[in-house]
Amino acid sequence: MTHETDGKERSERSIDATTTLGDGGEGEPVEVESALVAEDLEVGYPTTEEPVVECPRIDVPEGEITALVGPNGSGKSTMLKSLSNHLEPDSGVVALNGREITEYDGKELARELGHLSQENDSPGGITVEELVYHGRYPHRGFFDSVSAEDHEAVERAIDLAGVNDLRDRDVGALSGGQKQLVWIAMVLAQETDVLLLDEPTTFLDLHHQLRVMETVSRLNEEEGVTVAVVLHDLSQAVRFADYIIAMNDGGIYDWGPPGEVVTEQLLADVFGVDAAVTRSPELRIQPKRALPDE
Ligand SMILES: Nc1ncnc2c1ncn2[C@@H]1O[C@H](COP(=O)(O)OP(=O)(O)OP(=O)(O)O)[C@@H](O)[C@H]1O
Repeated sequence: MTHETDGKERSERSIDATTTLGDGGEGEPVEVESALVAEDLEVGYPTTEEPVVECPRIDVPEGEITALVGPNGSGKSTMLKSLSNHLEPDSGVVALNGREITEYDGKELARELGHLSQENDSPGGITVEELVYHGRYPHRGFFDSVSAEDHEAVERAIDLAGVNDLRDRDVGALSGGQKQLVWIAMVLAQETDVLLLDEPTTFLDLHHQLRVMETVSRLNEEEGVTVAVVLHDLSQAVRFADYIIAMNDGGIYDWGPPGEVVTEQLLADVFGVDAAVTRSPELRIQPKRALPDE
C-alpha cells in the first residue's frame, strides 16, 4: 500500500528489528535487536538538489549506547533528525519499536523518544525550571496541572544535568554551556526509553562533558535507556559506546563494536587523519597528523 504525502511516496511495510552483525569479520556473527531502524533512507533539505543522507539500513540497538561519529557535514545531524521524525525523508522508512514512526502522534512519540537537537532557540523571559517543565508536555493534558510525577521527573532531571543552581535564572541570559545543560535537563525530564542526543557535550567544559556522558551511561545501565549520540570526540565514543556508527559523505562507512570499527584505516578514510590505534591494555587513538586533502 502506498500513500502520497506532500508529493512524497511512502509505502507501508514491516521492518525486521533484528539484524546480524559481524558477518565476514573475525568474531562470530551476532544478532542485534534494534529499538530504532531505518531502511532505504534518502534525506535532503528543500534547498538541496540531491539527498545529503543515503543509507540502505541503520540500526540503533535496544538498551545500548550507539555513538554516531564522522567528519563535519557527513550527515550525522540529518540522520538523527530523520530518526526522530523531525525531518521527513524523501524516501525510506523509519521504525521505532517495530512500528513506523509516522504512525505515532506527536505526544505519543515524545513519550517514547527524546531528541536533543543542535538547533535550540533559547527563549528569553522563561526560567530554567519553567523550561525543564516543558519536557513534561507529552505526559500532560492541556488543562492538567503539574502532577507529583511531573515534579519528581523535573527535580531528577535538574539534578542529573547539574543545573540546580541555575533553576531561577532566565534561560536567555545563560552561557552557551549552561544553555546546553538546561536543554539536556529538559530532554531528560521527558523520561523516554530512547534518547537521541546531537553533540550533547558541545560548549561544555571537561567536568561537564564527563558528567553528561556518565549520566547517559547510568541511565543506560540502570534503566536500559537506548541511546544514539553524536560525538566528535572519538576517545569518548570508544569509552562510552557499545556500538559505533561511522558516517562519511552521507552514508555509513562501518558500524559495530568500537574495537572492530575504530581502525587506522577508518581514521584515514573517514577523518583524513594519520593516527595510531593501540588495543592493549585498552583501545587508544593517537592522532599524528592531518592527511593532505585528496
Ligand atoms: N538546513 C539545511 N539546509 C540545507 N542543507 C543542510 C541543512 N542542514 C544541513 N545541511 C547539509 O547537509 C549535509 C549534512 O549536514 P549535517 O548537519 O547532517 O552533518 P553533520 O555530520 O551533523 O555535521 P557537523 O559534524 O558539522 O555537525 C551538509 O552538507 C550540510 O551542509
